[in-house]
Amino acid sequence: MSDKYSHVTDYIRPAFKDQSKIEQTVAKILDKIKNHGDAAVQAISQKIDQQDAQYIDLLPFDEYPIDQSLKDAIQSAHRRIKKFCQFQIKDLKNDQFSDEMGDFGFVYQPIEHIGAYIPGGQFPLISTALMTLIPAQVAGCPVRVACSPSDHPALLAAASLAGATQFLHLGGAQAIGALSYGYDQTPAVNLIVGPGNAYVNQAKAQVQHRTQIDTLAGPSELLIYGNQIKQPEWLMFDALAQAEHDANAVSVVVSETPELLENLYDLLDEHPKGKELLNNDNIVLLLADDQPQALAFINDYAPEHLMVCDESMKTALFKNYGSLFIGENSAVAFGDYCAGPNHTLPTAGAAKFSGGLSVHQFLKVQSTQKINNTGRGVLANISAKLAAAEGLTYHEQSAEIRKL
Ligand SMILES: NC(=O)c1ccc[n+]([C@@H]2O[C@H](COP(=O)([O-])OP(=O)(O)OC[C@H]3O[C@@H](n4cnc5c(N)ncnc54)[C@H](O)[C@@H]3O)[C@@H](O)[C@H]2O)c1
Ligand SMILES: [Zn+2]
Repeated sequence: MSDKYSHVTDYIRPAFKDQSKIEQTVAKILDKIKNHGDAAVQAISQKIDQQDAQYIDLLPFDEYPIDQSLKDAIQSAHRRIKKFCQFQIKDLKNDQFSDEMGDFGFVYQPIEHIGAYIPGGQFPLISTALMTLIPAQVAGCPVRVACSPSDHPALLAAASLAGATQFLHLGGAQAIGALSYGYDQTPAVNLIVGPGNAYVNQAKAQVQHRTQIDTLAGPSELLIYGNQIKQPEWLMFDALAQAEHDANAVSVVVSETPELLENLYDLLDEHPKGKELLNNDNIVLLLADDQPQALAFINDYAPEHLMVCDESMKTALFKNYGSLFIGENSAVAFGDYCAGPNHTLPTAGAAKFSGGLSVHQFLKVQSTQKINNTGRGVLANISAKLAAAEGLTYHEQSAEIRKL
């Protein structure tokens, strides 16, 4: 085996290393907020980020003092993300059927209070303001609280354009705690969405018993699968791009072609950042013996972003990924900003049970029933029998009393 790559069977994803220190730190932060409320939020924000937790009044988008070309880019991204959101729910409609027992249906109802976390510790993620707030607005959620440790004017402008109804300048696990327990003028929200670093992600995991979350969207991941690559340099930058998000971010390349891995290694090794990321295992090159072994590894790894550059591989065979990028044109960076589909995606294997953020997550599906006189008679007989068998006396009587 070359020292330029490892074998898929030897690789362990770093997120599965011990997280207990972060878990404890976050548990303490959330506990303080639960017990001491707003004062704790302020004290923790001061201690960790040396900043006051405070509301920022959003201006109309056009009034932000940012470059016109950046404004245009934000607006173009906004249009594409909104178009995809509207497409996602174009066939969703409330519906009901009637039979001899009555009318039965379901309705989609937007969640009333939502919180959108917009990362800003290392980089102000302007794009995340769009990705989290646009679907909430398209879903029709009336209260949309944006929360970020960044007050970068372009991030504020994006939050304004995407329809935040309130902006709280606050980051980290304490922001998730403030959204979940409520803070000052912000009532406890019912749903928290948005990505974040290991602390933010852990806080979302820990408030799940009281607040719905979108998905565990932690430090970024990319898995590139390919064998006959036309533009290795493009892929090198894709690997660099996702690995630059965070010290815990990982880009993995899987191939059955040793020459391709060696070629990519050499390209990365000549690049100063590439060399550093290779040395720190933020970029990892992995060899598989054959296609079935590569596929088994990828499905088990369940990457956040999966980029497939191999036309001989049927994409339907991939079962677990947050978002799929097909072919070398499909840069993950396009998905990060403006292709349209959401960039808030499951990491650390959460793609096994969850997709990325979508408009659907801002909606509840509620059911309705209106029983007619015939239904009353028939359903009373069935219900009374079942209630009697369960020993639930008043359920039985509630049914019995309605018998015809
Ligand atoms: N999965 C996805 O969909 C997705 C999308 C975009 C970004 N991301 C990830 O979002 C993350 C953004 O991270 P970030 O750090 O730039 O911003 P962030 O806003 O997520 O986190 C910054 C906050 O972390 C807290 N923090 C930092 N160090 C701490 C410590 N030692 N103890 C307690 N709290 C601490 C601070 O309060 C700070 O405000 C990256 O990991 C990136 O990969 C994920
Ligand atoms: Zn990215």
